[in-house]
Amino acid sequence: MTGVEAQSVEAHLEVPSLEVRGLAYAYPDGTQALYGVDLTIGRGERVALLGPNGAGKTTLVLHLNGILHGGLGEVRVGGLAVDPKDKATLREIRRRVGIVFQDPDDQLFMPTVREDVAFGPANLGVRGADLDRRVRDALGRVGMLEVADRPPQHLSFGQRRRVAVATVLAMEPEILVLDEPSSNLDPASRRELAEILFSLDVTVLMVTHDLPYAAELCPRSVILSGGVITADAPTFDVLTDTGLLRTHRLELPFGFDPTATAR
Ligand SMILES: Nc1ncnc2c1ncn2[C@@H]1O[C@H](COP(=O)(O)OP(=O)(O)OP(=O)(O)O)[C@@H](O)[C@H]1O
Repeated sequence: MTGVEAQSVEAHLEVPSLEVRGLAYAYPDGTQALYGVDLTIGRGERVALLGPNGAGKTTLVLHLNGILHGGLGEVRVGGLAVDPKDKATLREIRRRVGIVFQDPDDQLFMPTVREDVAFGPANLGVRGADLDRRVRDALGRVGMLEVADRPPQHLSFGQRRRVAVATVLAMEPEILVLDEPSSNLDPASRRELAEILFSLDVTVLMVTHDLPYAAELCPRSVILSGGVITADAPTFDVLTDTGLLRTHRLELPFGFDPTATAR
C-alpha cells in the first residue's frame, strides 16, 4: 500500500457513521419537534437514544434516511449528506441506514422469511450466490436460519422481530437503528435479542425506554428531551445521575442496579 492509499484508508476510517449538525424541524402543523440537534456517532459505537414521550426521538430517526426533511441543519451517514433531491444518494443512504421499526409487521410482507430478507438486497441488484450468501448470513446472525422457508406471519412476535433485524442486516448497513427493540418481548426473547445485538459488528443507535437494555448494550447514552440533546455521556454516568433521570422522566425499574449491569 502506498503512503497516499494508507492515508485515504485512514481518512475513511475516521469518517463517523453518523453526523447530525444543527438539525431543527417543525411538522407541517407548526409543531416544533427538534430545535438544533448535534450528534456524532463513530464507527462501531453502540449508542442508546433515551428521552420521554414526545421528546423528538422518532422525528430524529426519520431524518437519518431522509423520510423527514425540509428543516434546518445537516445529516451525514458515513460522510454522505442526506439530500432528498438527490435520488441516487438517497437510495445509498437508505441502504446505509437500516431502521428496525418497533412493529416487525411493518417490514415483513413476503410469503417466506427468505424472500423478506432477500427483498432489500435484490432491489439493489444483488443476485445469485451473493444474494444467497447475504440471506444466509443475515438469518444466521439472528439465529433464524431454520425458519427461512416459513411464512413470517406463522412466527412468534420475538422471531418476527429477529427476522426484521435480518432484513436490515442483509443490506449491510453502515448503521443499525432500532426503535424500542425490547418492547413486547418476553424475558427470554428479550435476553436472546440482547445477545444477538451485542454480537453484531455494526454501529448501533437504539431508541429505548428500557434503561437496563441501554445499560447492557450501549456504552454511551444520549438523552433527547424537548427537541434538544440534554445529555451525552457514558451510560453508566447517565443511569447513576438520579437528578438527570428525574428531570427527563426516565425511571429505572425497581431493584435495578446500573453498577452491576454494564458489560
Ligand atoms: N406527524 C406529526 N405532526 C405533528 N406533530 C407531530 C407529528 N409526529 C410527531 N409530532 C410531534 O413532534 C414531537 C416529537 O414527537 P416524536 O414522535 O418524535 O417523539 P418521541 O420522542 O419519538 O416520542 P415517543 O417516546 O412517545 O415515541 C411531539 O410533540 C409530537 O406530538
